[in-house]
Amino acid sequence: MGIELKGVTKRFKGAAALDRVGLTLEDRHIYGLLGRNGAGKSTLLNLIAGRLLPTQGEILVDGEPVLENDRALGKIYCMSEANYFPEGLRVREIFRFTSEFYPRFDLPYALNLSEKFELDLNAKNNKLSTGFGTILKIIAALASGAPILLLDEPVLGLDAGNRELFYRELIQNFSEHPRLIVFSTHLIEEAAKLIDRAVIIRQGTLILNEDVETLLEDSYLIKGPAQAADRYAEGRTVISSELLGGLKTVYLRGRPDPDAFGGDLISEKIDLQKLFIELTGRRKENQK
Ligand SMILES: Nc1ncnc2c1ncn2[C@@H]1O[C@H](COP(=O)(O)OP(=O)(O)OP(=O)(O)O)[C@@H](O)[C@H]1O
Repeated sequence: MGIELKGVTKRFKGAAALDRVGLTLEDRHIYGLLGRNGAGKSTLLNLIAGRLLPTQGEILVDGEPVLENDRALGKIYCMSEANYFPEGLRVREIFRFTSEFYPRFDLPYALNLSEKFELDLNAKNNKLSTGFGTILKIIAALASGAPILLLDEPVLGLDAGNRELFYRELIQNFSEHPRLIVFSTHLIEEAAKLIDRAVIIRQGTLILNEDVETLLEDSYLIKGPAQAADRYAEGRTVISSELLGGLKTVYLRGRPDPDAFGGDLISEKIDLQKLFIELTGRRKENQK
């Protein structure tokens, strides 16, 4: 059960926004879809949701092709920055509108969330502030009852308090109704607390799809004199490195081997945000 992308390429006027992506997303996991600006995250989510056609490749939902397949598409709720609600409808009317497409829409839950986020049920959706516009979309997604939630930058424009509330509600929702949730975000430190899998895209190419805990256990840095660091790094899986003065930092996959430190090196763990930066490219002038 889940989503499968097979050799998916999407070109816009010749330029590949996604290039031969093969990816499996399994049910009952929360995926963080990470990538720098323009990496292809929204394109990926829109392809899965059937809003874009792949130039090449195939997308399956629970084993069925998603294209023009109402049954497969009906399993997916995709929240994106673009507003797909009819203009001028009030919040409570949006909930009714959503329930027409998602028969398992949970209205009492949507009303309860609206109260928690202090969203005015009588406000017209096109008159909402950026943050409340996002809140409306989040609530419609969480209450949709869809077994697959695709959330494209769901915290865009939310203040810190509302982001915390959203993360809490998302975890609560997931623990009561485990499903497949994929959300893209640039706030990696915050996302690290709730995602269990990380998918990283770099310039249209999938570079990683891993369990976050394993990924962090299996990555580290070593720091020390350049020569000692280079000697240690030889033959190991290096993600990246940087040189500052005579001090070299090398980011690696695997487990540290203190026996090989030679007294000159120290090792440290890496957090998800740092790892993301090293995997997706730092400024060129600092690379060595
Ligand atoms: N409709 C479109 N027409 C032409 N090019 C597009 C279109 N949509 C996306 N692109 C291009 O595809 C690439 C990937 O864009 P996409 O929006 O998927 O990236 P993203 O990872 O979501 O970026 P961000 O984090 O900045 O939102 C970019 O180069 C973008 O300019």
